Amino acid sequence: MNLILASGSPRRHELLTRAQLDFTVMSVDIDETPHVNESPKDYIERMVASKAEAALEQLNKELNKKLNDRQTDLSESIIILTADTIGVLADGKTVLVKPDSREDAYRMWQQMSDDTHQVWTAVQATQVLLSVKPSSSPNSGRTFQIVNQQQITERTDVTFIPLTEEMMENYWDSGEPADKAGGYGIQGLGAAWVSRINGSYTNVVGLPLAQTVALIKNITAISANDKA
Ligand SMILES: Cc1cn([C@H]2C[C@H](O)[C@@H](COP(=O)(O)OP(=O)(O)OP(=O)(O)O)O2)c(=O)[nH]c1=O
Repeated sequence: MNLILASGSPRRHELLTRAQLDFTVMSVDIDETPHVNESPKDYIERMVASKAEAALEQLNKELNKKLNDRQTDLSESIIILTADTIGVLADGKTVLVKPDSREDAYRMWQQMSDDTHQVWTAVQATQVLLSVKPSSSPNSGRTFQIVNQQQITERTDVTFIPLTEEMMENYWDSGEPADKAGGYGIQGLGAAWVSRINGSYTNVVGLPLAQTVALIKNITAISANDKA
């Protein structure tokens, strides 16, 4: 099985390594702005699908280059893994992404202080196959095309202790919050703010590991059955 983790998140790389699977990493860049009134579930499902599309586009560019260079080490079948993590306030509606400033982080933390919020991660496994498009079609030649895709969504409830102004100032100054959904890292200094969690810990860090491994196994089994 050829597995690509299409994610720039060092936490996801580290977590997937712990599953003892062979994989390569590709970084994708997409617009992650939530739509107005978009539900948390719709948002993360859209994000993992967009990340997979961006990865497929990048894969096809690399394929073209390899074909031009007459390289023959081409994989026929690849599974692309994409993930997206958000915080959701107790109202079940307000989505918390990465803070874009100190003020934005304070605004989120004030709403999370002394309360329970949710962390949701969606994971998509996308199977792509090297296919030949007929010469009559506009983009004839060999391209990777999606043959199968599956998503899972996991939710964990996280309770914060009451946060003071001083705690927020110190935490922002540590540099840890900026690249994390909800502006904290449970695996880092943010752990000191968490009094309780209910659900998967790895889900909060960005990749629900047991469920992701099951997803990969499932899509791999389907592709093996398709070939039989
Ligand atoms: C809540 C929480 C989030 N996070 C991280 C996980 C994700 O990396 C990040 C949420 O942003 P994402 O957009 O899900 O991921 P990303 O931009 O880091 O990586 P990519 O899109 O390339 O896959 O927040 C933690 O590391 N610890 C935490 O406790």
